[in-house]
Amino acid sequence: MLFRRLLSGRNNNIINNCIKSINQNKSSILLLNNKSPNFNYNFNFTTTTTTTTLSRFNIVGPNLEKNMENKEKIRNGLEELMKRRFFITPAFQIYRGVAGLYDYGPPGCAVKANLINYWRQHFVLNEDMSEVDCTSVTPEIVLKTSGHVAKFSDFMVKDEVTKLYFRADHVLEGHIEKLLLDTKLTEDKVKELKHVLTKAGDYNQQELKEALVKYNVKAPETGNALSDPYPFNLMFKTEIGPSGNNPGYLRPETAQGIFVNFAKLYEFNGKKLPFAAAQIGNAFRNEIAPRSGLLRVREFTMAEIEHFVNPNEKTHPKFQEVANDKVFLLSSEAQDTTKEIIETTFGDAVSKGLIDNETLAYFMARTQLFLHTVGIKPAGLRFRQHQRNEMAHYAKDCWDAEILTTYGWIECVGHADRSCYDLTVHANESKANLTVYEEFKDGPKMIDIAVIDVKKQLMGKQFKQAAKAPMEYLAGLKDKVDEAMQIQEALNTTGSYVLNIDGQEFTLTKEMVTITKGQEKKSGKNYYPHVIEPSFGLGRIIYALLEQNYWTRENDEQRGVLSLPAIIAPVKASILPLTNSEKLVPFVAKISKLLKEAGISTKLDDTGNAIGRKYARTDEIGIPFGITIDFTTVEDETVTLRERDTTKQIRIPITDLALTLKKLCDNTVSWSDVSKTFPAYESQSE
Ligand SMILES: Nc1ncnc2c1ncn2[C@@H]1O[C@H](COP(=O)(O)OP(=O)(O)OP(=O)(O)O)[C@@H](O)[C@H]1O
Repeated sequence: MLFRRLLSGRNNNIINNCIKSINQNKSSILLLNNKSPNFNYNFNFTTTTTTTTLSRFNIVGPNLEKNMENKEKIRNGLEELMKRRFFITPAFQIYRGVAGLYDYGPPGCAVKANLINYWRQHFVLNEDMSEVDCTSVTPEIVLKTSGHVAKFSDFMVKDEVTKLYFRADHVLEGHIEKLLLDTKLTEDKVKELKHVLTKAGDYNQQELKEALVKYNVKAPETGNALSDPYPFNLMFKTEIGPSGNNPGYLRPETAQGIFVNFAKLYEFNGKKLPFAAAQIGNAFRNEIAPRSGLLRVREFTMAEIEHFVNPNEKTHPKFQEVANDKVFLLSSEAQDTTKEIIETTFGDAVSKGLIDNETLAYFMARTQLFLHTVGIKPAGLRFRQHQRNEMAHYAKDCWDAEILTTYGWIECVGHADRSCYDLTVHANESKANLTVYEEFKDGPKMIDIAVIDVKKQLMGKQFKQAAKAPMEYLAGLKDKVDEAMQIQEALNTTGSYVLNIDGQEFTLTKEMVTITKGQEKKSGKNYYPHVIEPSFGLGRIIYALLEQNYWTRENDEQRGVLSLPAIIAPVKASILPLTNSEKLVPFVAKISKLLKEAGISTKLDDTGNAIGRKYARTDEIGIPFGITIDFTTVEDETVTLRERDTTKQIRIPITDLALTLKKLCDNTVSWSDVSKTFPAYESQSE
């Protein structure tokens, strides 16, 4: 993909210069700038080859295309590294672990903390969001109202012999993928199977059942018969308190905590729209078949934003800042037809109606910038639009940020325009006022209202003590003119209307209630805001960015390198005394103190290992800079500073070290700038 981009006409000059430079056996750093700051590709071309065939260039650093050609090798290498260097480990491993539960070890934990810190800076701070921290234990009423109790399920099938459970759509997909390997299939059959493959995740229970029968799907590995698919709710249920009367769940997402606090957040934000609330915290999903390491687990950290807007004003004041940013989009229509990913700009996508509105597009652009900054390669990121049958009925438009990994394109961030669904259902259930009030811009107006004339005596006689509920309901229809007039229409035509309140039915007659249209002078109106929700799964992003930044050097295929950007790297600099000599010890303490004071995290390796081995060990956990203290340090108080990806070194005075590293880590200077300021150091140790 990257090479295809390089070879597209507009870059020919750059490529020719680069080829010339390589042929002259000089190193060259190529910076492709697609005008947008989001599309900077930095490639370091080394001098080891003079071939003019681009595909044979030796690129220093991770290479997405190469990784995709060596999926097994990359995945196994990285997963082995993650375990060996304690990025993550199966939780409770000494008790044989539990599928879908992982603990983060020190480097994994540091990467996660850096990701969260940067997320806060990029979203909460830069976009003036209000952060909240709500509980994980959630009473049943909240998740019943949101629809999770009834609908947050996947379809499951059971191996009838081993009694092992599988996700029905995954088993079907796996089977179809195998069928597709048959080279003798007709074109039509291939088309049909590919269609099933794209739709399986959205099939309802009946469609899944039919497909499993049609394609004669059996249990993976055993080949045993499978049960019919049936729904399995993914929430972990619990009891709150000892009474047994108060069921609750561990939250499956953090969003509900924001919705139930909406009125307070609205007040906190000066009763003005738009505003956004954010929350970072753990979510729990009892996945049927957790798999692929961090990609599908049962407990994971989410970072979610709920941006509340006026439904009629979904423009965004900062949209112009991102309108020219390029983006790869896979539209809903393309998924059904060409499957083509288009490269466009956010501005074009909104003006052509591909992305529903500016606010949704603005957040997609901010997500893209966030992901690029933390290390996701532009060519390995796309946005896929949900198809109509994939979206909740209330959602207006949804786009998933999908990241390319050796497991395929993985959804890592959902972006949904959820309309006013959540606030409306919680307001209806709790009776809390979750609307906003807005004054009319051009002064008071006459507004349509429903005038409801209720014969209380008749109601009381008919419904006895329960009469309060329908009376309150009808009184609440004053501003819901359409709904109120529909009731009157039914009363006019059939003489009665059945009101359903919390499952209890009340048959109203035309003698009990008369509704007419009236008008009232008002200086403003109440309405439910719409909400635009970017929802990040941090574990998936961490896995994807580790994988996209993992590579091995040609001279050491056994050891991996993690080329994490400094902002995400678990530690910023390693301190590496050349030997165990007593003479070097004071310098270790001095440098360590200096860097700590400057807020730069360090990792000391004072083992007796050879320096080359020490470098390899720090490369593996992604430390971007290595400081070597040697015997010249004792003489002139200079050290060598090594850059992880190129392995180039400079000689730098200790007094310049902290500031230089700080600037390198903040990205305010580049390694090539630093190399011009300080003399190169030739090391034989790599
Ligand atoms: N089981 C899981 N393990 C790890 N991350 C998850 C899991 N489920 C969801 N996520 C993350 O949370 C984000 C938002 O959750 P959302 O409810 O939109 O996911 P989803 O559509 O249910 O995901 P999927 O279809 O893959 O199950 C996802 O984009 C993903 O990054």
